Amino acid sequence: MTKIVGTLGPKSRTVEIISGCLNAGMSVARFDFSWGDAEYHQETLDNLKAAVKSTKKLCAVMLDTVGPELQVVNRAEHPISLQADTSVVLTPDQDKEATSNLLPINFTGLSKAVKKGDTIFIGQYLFTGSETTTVWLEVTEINGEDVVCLIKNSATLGGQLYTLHVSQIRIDLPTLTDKDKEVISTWGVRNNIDFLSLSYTRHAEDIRHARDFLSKLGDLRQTQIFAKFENAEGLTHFDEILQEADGIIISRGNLGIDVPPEKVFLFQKAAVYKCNMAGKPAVVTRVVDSMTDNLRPTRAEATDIANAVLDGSDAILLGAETLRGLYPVETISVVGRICAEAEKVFNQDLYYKKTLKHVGEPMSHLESIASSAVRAAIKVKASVLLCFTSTGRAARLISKYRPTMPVISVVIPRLKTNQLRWTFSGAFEARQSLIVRGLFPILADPRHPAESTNATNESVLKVALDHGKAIGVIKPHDRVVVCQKLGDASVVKILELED
Ligand SMILES: Nc1ncnc2c1ncn2[C@@H]1O[C@H](COP(=O)(O)OP(=O)(O)O)[C@@H](O)[C@H]1O
Ligand SMILES: C=C(OP(=O)(O)O)C(=O)O
Ligand SMILES: [K+]
Ligand SMILES: [Mg+2]
Repeated sequence: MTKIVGTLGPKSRTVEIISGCLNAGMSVARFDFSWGDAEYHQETLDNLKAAVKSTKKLCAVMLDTVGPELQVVNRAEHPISLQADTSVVLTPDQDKEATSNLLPINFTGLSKAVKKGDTIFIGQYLFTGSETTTVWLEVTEINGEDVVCLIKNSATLGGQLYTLHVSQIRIDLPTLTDKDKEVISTWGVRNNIDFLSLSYTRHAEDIRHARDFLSKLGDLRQTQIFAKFENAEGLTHFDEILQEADGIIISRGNLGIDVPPEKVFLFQKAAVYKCNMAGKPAVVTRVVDSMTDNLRPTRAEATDIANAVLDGSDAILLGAETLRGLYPVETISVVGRICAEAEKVFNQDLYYKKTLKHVGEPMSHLESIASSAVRAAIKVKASVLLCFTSTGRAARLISKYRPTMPVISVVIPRLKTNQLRWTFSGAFEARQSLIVRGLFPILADPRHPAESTNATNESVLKVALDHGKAIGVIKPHDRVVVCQKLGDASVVKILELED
């Protein structure tokens, strides 16, 4: 029921591998524009579409922005050896060639942003911290626009992209950069992206600005925005950001460098709790770095995933592991199995009571119905919950109460017009539930009108039950709890199936 977001890249872009990822449980594909051009990502996405068709597994698309990410520019792409206890200069002069004692970077403001004694971290791709391709530097001198550093460990920078992270400094660059805007308005529009992962979100204003930008791009006004927390600055504005965002990503790669390691767990737990109470999805990254090169996770990693699930996370995001790891499909399977074990022992009872108490009274009618549906489903030991929804709101509210059984969210399309053409809503809403814990969407036939008459409800219900049987979550004589509208009334009903 916990969702898996897989980052697609060099090791996960053939139709065959992507099909494997989908079958193993990936329900959201992430395209990270920190590296690779639009054409490269388009090829991968076209393969994803083919894989979705052949596996018949729905998959949402997430565009991850570059944002104010600092990068070392190594045009020649030859490996650079860095020797511990020697000096290296970081320069904004990108025309210079990268060498063992000079590293050009993509930002002119570094010398103003750092001071003597600051720590700088440089890593290849989505650094894991355990590679010999990762280096720690200490700032020793500011020289005009150049920053002189002492190399703390020997390393060889190989590969094509090194991210640079300076702990706890303010980078004076916009969260949504011009390059990001260009990518969103071309690649994003062309591919109807379901989620925008806003890298380095630092203020609520960042989300409002991104939302305003999307609102002018046709269908992308439906794109959900996930705030990506990657540094201390974002954490200090967590509550305001959560109010504006549709969901959050706890980006422990960067965050784990920016804040002291002993602080990360508590932030994670607090952030997941706040998301749960707000009914917004929380995604956790960087869970099985070691699986980038190995078939088995470490004990610590396996336990960490289980704890993330027990804490209430909606989804796990895999980066390097699926992007450039040797075992993308196996990694998804392993992570999925650990999540499933943790779900079995999730303390739903305690969680449910905590949530009710937090929401308080009077409760909105819909939330009262949703929470009652979950309670009824647990009491009668229903095998699935079935929820009719158009906007996805009702299904998300059911997931908020963390039912122990899957929720089939039956998305009923609505006919809409922009005064130029008629279209059906529903596709975005269905795919967007693929990041919410426990939700399994199906799109109802658009020939069924959205008005909930008895006859249409019954026929849609039959299709949904058949679907549940086909995917094996509903068996003969099971009980199913249904949440739907009958006329004006929202109802929860308990079905006792015959066959
Ligand atoms: N087209 C539909 N047919 C039957 N019931 C529906 C339909 N759309 C929503 N419902 C149900 O109506 C109730 C109110 O949901 P509402 O918040 O209006 O829907 P949505 O999830 O589309 O925002 C919920 O119980 C939901 O399951
Ligand atoms: C997922 C992360 O960010 P990215 O992969 O975009 O660097 C992270 O920092 O955990
Ligand atoms: K990124
Ligand atoms: Mg990051």
